[in-house]
Amino acid sequence: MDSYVYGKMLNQLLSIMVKKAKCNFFCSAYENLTQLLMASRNLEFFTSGYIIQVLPAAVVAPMYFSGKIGFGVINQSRSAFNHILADFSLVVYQFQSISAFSAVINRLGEFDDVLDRSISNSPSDTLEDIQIIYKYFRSSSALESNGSTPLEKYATLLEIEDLTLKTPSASTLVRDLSLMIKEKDNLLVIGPSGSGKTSLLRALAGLWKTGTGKITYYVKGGEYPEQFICSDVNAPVNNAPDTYEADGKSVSRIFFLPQRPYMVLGTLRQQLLYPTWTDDVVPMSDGTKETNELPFLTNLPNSDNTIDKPMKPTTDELIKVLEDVRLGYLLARFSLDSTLEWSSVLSLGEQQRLAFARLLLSKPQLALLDEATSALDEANEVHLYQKIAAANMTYVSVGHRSSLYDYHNRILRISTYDDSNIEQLNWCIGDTRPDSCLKFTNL
Ligand SMILES: Nc1ncnc2c1ncn2[C@@H]1O[C@H](COP(=O)(O)OP(=O)(O)OP(=O)(O)O)[C@@H](O)[C@H]1O
Repeated sequence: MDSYVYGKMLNQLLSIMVKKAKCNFFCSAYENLTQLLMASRNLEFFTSGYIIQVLPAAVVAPMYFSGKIGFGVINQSRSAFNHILADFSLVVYQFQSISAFSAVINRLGEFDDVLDRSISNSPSDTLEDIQIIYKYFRSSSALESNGSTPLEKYATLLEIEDLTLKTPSASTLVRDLSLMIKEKDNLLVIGPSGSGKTSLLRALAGLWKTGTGKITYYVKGGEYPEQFICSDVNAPVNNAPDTYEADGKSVSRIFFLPQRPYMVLGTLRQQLLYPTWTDDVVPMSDGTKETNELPFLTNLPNSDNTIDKPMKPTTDELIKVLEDVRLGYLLARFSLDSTLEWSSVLSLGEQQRLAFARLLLSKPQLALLDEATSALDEANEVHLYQKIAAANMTYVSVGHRSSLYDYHNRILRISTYDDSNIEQLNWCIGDTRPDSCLKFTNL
């Protein structure tokens, strides 16, 4: 058999395998084998190779001596047959790994189909996106005669203008929300389950785009003015003092804590440093150092952005922060460099406390806390809120417990949106007295 025919046959074999891998190759194994045999039927050398292989020498020899078949053909056919036999055997011997491969391809194919469908059918195509803008400011240093900062001097951190939140299927969750958050202005978002509290926080974190309106973050740059005025800063917006447009890269000063924190694969130290210092050198157990132990994390936005990162905490600071969130006892069981499956080893409450440790280390300007203490008892919850208040952080929380009122100075009450009453706003901002906004409809 010449190499052209053999190559063609292998091509056919491969294309059948790849084609079938997508639609569950091994469920139609019989069909594949039939196709392969059909493909090989026309190849006389394969057939003759088979004959030569199975026929005894006593039969082949007379064919040779009578001149019906050449010696080279006998050899070629025999070797071609052996090759093809080996290829078939490969399928048999590698059955397990090929079927695993087929299952993965199948799942990826289905995932791709779902993505294609959702891109082409999504009603959210017709929705505008929520706009997120970042501006740079320098905080005023003017103090009152008693040394305190007057309330009106607190800088604005966040401004929400006419925000209408919608689900991807275009149902309204919150309509025309406008509010402003200044430094030390801690807002508690409350409302019935499913009213859109988490979605609002996701929108603030830039994770939820469906809807309309504008969210403006004012990024403080007073401490590092010369670094802020770099490629991250485009141009002064207007003549308003100290206000500049900045792009999203400068904004790791806003920290989002979800209800279930993400536990990275790695050491306890890496858990604490995530996500602010993900590109760090990782000490190995043998004392050597290796970079990029978590290569997938180094691609996160901001991971290369050293402009607004606080200094990397020392080991002593990591130990102290663990004690601050009442996780010091972990160090009796593990070292900072123990690598474990942390999401299974730690309870959800411990994971939430660890997430607060990350928050305390990262020292953001604004923290968005989405039921971030839901798995904790009240005493621990109070303790953590005291810690972040003492760290001068401003925060927006979603939570259900009335004990949280004490650690916020305003509430945003959201009710379930009523489609039949589109004129009615479904939110109200009030102070933290329990009866605040209670006259609000639907609540
Ligand atoms: N990705 C999504 N696609 C479609 N609908 C969604 C999506 N995420 C949330 N929703 C819907 O949006 C609504 C608001 O959800 P959200 O999680 O914001 O509510 P919530 O007020 O935080 O509720 P809870 O207090 O129970 O946590 C719910 O009806 C939910 O089913």
